[in-house]
Amino acid sequence: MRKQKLVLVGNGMAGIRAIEEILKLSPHQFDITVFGSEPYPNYNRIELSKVLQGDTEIDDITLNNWQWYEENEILLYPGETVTAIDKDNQTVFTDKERQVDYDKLIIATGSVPFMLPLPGVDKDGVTAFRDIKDCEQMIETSDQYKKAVVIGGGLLGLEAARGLLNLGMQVDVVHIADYLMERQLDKTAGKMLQKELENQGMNFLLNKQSVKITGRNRVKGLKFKDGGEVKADLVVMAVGIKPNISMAKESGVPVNRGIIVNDYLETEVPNIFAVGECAEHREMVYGLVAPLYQQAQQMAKRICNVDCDGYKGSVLSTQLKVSGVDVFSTGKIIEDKHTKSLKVFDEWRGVYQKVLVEEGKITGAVLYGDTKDGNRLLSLINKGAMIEEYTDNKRSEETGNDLIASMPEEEIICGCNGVTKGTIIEAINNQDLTTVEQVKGCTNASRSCGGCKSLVSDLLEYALGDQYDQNQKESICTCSTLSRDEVIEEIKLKELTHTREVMNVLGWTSEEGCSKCKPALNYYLGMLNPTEYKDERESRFVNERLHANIQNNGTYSVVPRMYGGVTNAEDLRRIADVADKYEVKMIKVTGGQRLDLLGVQKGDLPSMWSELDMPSGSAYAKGLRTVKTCVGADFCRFGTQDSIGLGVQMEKKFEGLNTPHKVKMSVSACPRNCAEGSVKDVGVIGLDGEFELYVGGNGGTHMRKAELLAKVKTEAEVLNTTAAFLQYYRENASYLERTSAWVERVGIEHIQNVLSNKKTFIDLNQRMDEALSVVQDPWKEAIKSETLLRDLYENVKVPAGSN
Ligand SMILES: Cc1cc2nc3c(=O)[nH]c(=O)nc-3n(C[C@H](O)[C@H](O)[C@H](O)COP(=O)(O)OP(=O)(O)OC[C@H]3O[C@@H](n4cnc5c(N)ncnc54)[C@H](O)[C@@H]3O)c2cc1C
Ligand SMILES: NC(=O)c1ccc[n+]([C@@H]2O[C@H](COP(=O)([O-])OP(=O)(O)OC[C@H]3O[C@@H](n4cnc5c(N)ncnc54)[C@H](O)[C@@H]3O)[C@@H](O)[C@H]2O)c1
Ligand code: SF4
Ligand code: FES
Repeated sequence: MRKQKLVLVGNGMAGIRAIEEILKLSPHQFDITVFGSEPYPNYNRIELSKVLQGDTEIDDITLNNWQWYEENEILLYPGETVTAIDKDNQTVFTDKERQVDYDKLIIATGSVPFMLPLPGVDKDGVTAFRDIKDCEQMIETSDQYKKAVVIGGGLLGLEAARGLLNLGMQVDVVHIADYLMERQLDKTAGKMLQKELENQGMNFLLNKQSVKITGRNRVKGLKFKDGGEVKADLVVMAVGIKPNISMAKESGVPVNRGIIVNDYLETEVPNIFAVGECAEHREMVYGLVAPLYQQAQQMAKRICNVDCDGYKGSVLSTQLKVSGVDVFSTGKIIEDKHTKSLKVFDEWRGVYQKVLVEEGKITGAVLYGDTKDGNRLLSLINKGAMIEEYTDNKRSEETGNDLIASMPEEEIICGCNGVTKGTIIEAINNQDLTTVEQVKGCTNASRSCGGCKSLVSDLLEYALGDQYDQNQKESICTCSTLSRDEVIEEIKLKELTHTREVMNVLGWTSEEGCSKCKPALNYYLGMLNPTEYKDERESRFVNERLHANIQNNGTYSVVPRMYGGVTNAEDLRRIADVADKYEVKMIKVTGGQRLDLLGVQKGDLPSMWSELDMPSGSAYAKGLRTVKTCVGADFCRFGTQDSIGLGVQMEKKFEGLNTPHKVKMSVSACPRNCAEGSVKDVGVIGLDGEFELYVGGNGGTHMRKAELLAKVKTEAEVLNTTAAFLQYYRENASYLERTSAWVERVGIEHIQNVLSNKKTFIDLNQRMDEALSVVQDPWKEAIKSETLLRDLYENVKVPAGSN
């Protein structure tokens, strides 16, 4: 039977949750195509606040990685926007001139941030806080500038302000109302919150209406209606959001504030559904994930023809994600003539709790300082409970096991994902779960804002008793309870030789493993036994499998190796000829001093490599990328060493090496450091008669200055010390851990101590030589293999990739 074509517009949190639900209900019913304007796989937008606050990294907030799309045979077009729907012919059109037919269409285009239409809003340094790009812009700005102004004292504005403080900026929060978070709190809680945030270093300007952003090209300040003004190097607008409905509206799908849907998330147009922040249900639009996930679940059932009650609307609850502040609100928050309230105000402990009651039933709550009762109140409101059910059973003093024991089975533990105590306990018991990560994998609890993590941990302790290790090691992924170190020990001890064997012997909960453990195990096995192990190509991320980076339009890039950034006329001529022949869209000089041929079709890759006849630059690899060099002693009047010669030697020695994450190196011939060694994994600086070796630098989102590892006299010592350092990193870092994070974690003194032991140093070098002895050029290997050419470059369906 022909599969039905399901198209999703919007690769965000609600849309992809709906796809997950559909795959659970009916894994083979649809051919699924997803369009997403952002050039990433689906990520946890909520955690952008944590990225800004420095608690996590952009690389770690992916919810469904490229491999997930591939494994589920989902055709993803990242960085591609749907511009119109032809609802009569059931077709969508995109900004890349693509046209795709559908049997069912889901619109999940989310929201756009509301930007106040102030004069000067288009100046440099004015941003919203909605996506990865905004987050990166704020982090970059904080490197150069000091003074930030956040407009909007709501959830988003306060979380942004906390992040900017953590990034070392001074922060003013400009708010239009006379107290903070007036949409979620009452005045008492709002004022308590303000006091706490002032103690943390925020400055508030309340009752302020902004009228103008000043400055020439870049923002300099913000003016108010009352004549006042503040200085600003960065202005962040966090004054609310608007459903993103323009494309739907222009295509004739009926809209009001959002795209109008019924209880089954159907629009008025046959076969078109809408879900998430762009949808309007019973005159409500939502801006939190909990209701959107409830919608996604009901819509998935409808699409898969499974009986369902439909979506009936949601009671909202919010929590602010700022450390040191406990604030919760749900349902109705302000008293009126129909309500009575139950209040506790303990100024000494900084606790305020208000529960609103209407005709004996609980209808809302605001909690500050002690929010333990939050989820319980939400559950009580949801079931229409009378106030006595709450007051007869107060549990403010209970903590840990007592608190968990007193909770009824149906109490919600994870508000974002609607997961109850009963569901979690059942999963722990039936599936032998022992870690928070595993509970997350099985039930979704703690997968969104993470606010319920400590409760999930309490539940594990309650269910497992002494068996539960609170300071639990981080397991390699949700398929196993073993940590990275334990897995490596077991591989050595039991002499395991391939990923499937590891999974079988070590009792993986999933037969196939997942996209987190598969590439990690493949790396560890290759690292432990380089000469015997046969690399499992299918376990690698798709860019590494194809030896080319996928771009946001589904084409690929080709980067040939140019040792030390040096090229010659003959190579350049060949590159130019190949670029002409294959109609390369752009040739770009990269930051690593080589040429990137962009816009290549997958089927053209092997013949281009063959005609270029140059080694792969491994621009896609978890391995050595480049060795950047300065011009050095031969040409520069400051140069003291042959930086180019040494850089070429280093690149020739380490090319093709597999490492836990990408490795970038550089060599400069004097302390002016033109090759930027301070932000490289290994940065060599030539001095008169010696070299300094710096390690653990990073110039990306999480900037880290490299630290001095050693001073050595000769080029041979540079090569051996680099080899010992890299081998030690290969053997001890977790897969996907950059040297910057690893050096930070283990400490430079520790690495210096290890390398100072002569025997260890020699052994590390020997093991490195062994690893390098089996390196082959991947492009040449691919061109020679008929199977690879057929399987990888013609038959692969999914245009998805990973860096
Ligand atoms: C910093 C921050 C913190 C947050 N914290 C919380 C929190 O703690 N708790 C909570 O519940 N919620 C929080 N939220 C809100 C939550 O992230 C959103 O409610 C949720 O992401 C909305 O999901 P969605 O799928 O509707 O929209 P989105 O996640 O925005 O996804 C929509 C996607 O569609 C894409 N798109 C739009 N138009 C097109 C088109 N024409 N073609 C192709 N693609 C298109 C967009 O680029 C976007 O990637 C937070 C939001 C932010 C920004
Ligand atoms: N922890 C969380 O749950 C969380 C965190 C971040 C974002 N979000 C969600 O993201 C979305 C956006 O958040 P938000 O805080 O921008 O929206 P919001 O609507 O909740 O708050 C916007 C705030 O900006 C203020 N404001 C409006 N106009 C203003 C002006 N001209 N000058 C100064 N202040 C002004 C409003 O009074 C309001 O308090 C919301 O849906 C929110 O729920 C949730
Ligand atoms: S690092 Fe020193 S030697 Fe190298 S180019 Fe710069 S100034 Fe010249
Ligand atoms: S409450 Fe947000 S992830 Fe559980």
